[in-house]
Amino acid sequence: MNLEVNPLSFLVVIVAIASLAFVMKNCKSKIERKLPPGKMGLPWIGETIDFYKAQKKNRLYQDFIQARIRKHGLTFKTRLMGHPTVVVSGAEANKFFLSNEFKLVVSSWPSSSVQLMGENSIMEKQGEAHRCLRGIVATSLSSSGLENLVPRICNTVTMHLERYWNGGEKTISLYGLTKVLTFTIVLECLLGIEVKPGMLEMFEKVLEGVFAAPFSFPGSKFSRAKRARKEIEEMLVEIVRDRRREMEKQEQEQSDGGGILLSKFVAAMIRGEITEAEVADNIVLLVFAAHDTTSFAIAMTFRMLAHHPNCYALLRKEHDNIMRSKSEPDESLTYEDVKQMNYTWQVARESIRIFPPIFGSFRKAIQDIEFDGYMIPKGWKVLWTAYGTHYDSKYFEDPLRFEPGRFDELVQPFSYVPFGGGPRLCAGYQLAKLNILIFVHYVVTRYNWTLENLDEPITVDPLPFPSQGMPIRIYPKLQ
Ligand code: HEM
Repeated sequence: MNLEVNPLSFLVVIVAIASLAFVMKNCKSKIERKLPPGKMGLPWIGETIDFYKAQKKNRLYQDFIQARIRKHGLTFKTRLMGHPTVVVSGAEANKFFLSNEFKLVVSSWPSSSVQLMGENSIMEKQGEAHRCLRGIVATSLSSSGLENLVPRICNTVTMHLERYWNGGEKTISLYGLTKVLTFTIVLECLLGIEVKPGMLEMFEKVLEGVFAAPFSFPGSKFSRAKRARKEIEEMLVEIVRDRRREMEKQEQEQSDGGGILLSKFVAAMIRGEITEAEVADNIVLLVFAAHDTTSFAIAMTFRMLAHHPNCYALLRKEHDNIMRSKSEPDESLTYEDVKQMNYTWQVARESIRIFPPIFGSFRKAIQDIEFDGYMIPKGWKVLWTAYGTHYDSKYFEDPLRFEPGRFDELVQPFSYVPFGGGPRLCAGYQLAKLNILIFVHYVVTRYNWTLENLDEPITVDPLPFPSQGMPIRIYPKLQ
């Protein structure tokens, strides 16, 4: 074998390799130069431990995000749960990432959430399929839909109070009972599905696993949640098939089913627009989306009212006036009455600003994105947060002060984002509003109350909740 090497070819190869290495190094450093500042931490784990530690103390914004904003600016990189992630803050960032859903980013939920909510749920859908499902939900929450919902919600709230709140002076768990109420409102008032004993517990088991590690070993939170999800699915499929049979018998598929969302889903299924699996997954998703969020919003509204007696006096005036306009004390509220509750809605909005039920959420870049002078590579996650604007004095003067009147003025678009924004803006925003306002009305007109612990700590796991269930002492008023 001839091993002799031509010196010229050798030189050419060396020069080619050196040039290639130079170009690659240059390219890499160019990309790295443009990445946002920040620390990626340990391989895979990154800064996840710090993230969870701060979350557990309900100080995720202060200890994790704000601390890094001070070091690196409003846009910084980190690594969370194995994913390179860019955390963004401010109204401009919210607008950019929330409005560019489907174009530059898509929402990105943990694998456990996707498995438990189902891959057919609205949160996993994009484009036309997403628009179709949102359209169905929106028809139940249109202005005529809301008009139909008000008497149904009033009836559910008064029955709930008679069952759990009546019986003289006593202490009850405001948060615990509100969860029972919001569950009943979503299932019975919105969807038209009767709540049967054991259903709430079954759904709660699923919700407990939504953010758990997706490990299916016996006894794990996730495997318990998956078992409960299977039971719920079987129950829902039966309910959906029964409703289909009824509607086909009565040839109701063209009607709106009295505004009941389940009938609208089934009508769309009969028309071939959605499948049975899509109906079941979206019922589970709606319960998940509505349950802890609305209950926490109500709990925080009462907490802020307890802390601010002047605001409470103003709010009660609003409800006393509505009561006075009724000829019978038990007369149900109308949608027009609810529209009069402007100050109450300001109080609720301000409570949700300070205590957002959803911290923020993750998106995934579907292409390389230029933002704020940096490059976010395709495949990276982006975390936007409600706190990033709610706690910034640029958008809300003296942001930690409770000031419902600040909503007399219009707020800058994408600065008040407890319900998100863009194509994935909360689909149940109007239902949450009705639920909160109607519940507050009946409580403040029928009971005097005091909170047992004004400063009850908030636990986050990973959604926030009052750690002791918010014990409230109630004193029924003489009617
Ligand atoms: C105070 C109560 C509530 C809060 C704070 C809240 C908050 C949010 C937020 C922040 C999002 C957007 C998530 C993202 O961009 O990734 C969202 C989406 C959603 N919410 Fe709500 N929500 C509340 C109540 C409800 C209720 C009562 C329902 C329905 C019955 C509901 C149904 C939904 C649905 C279906 C979506 C997904 C929308 C989509 O992907 O197109 N929410 N919610």
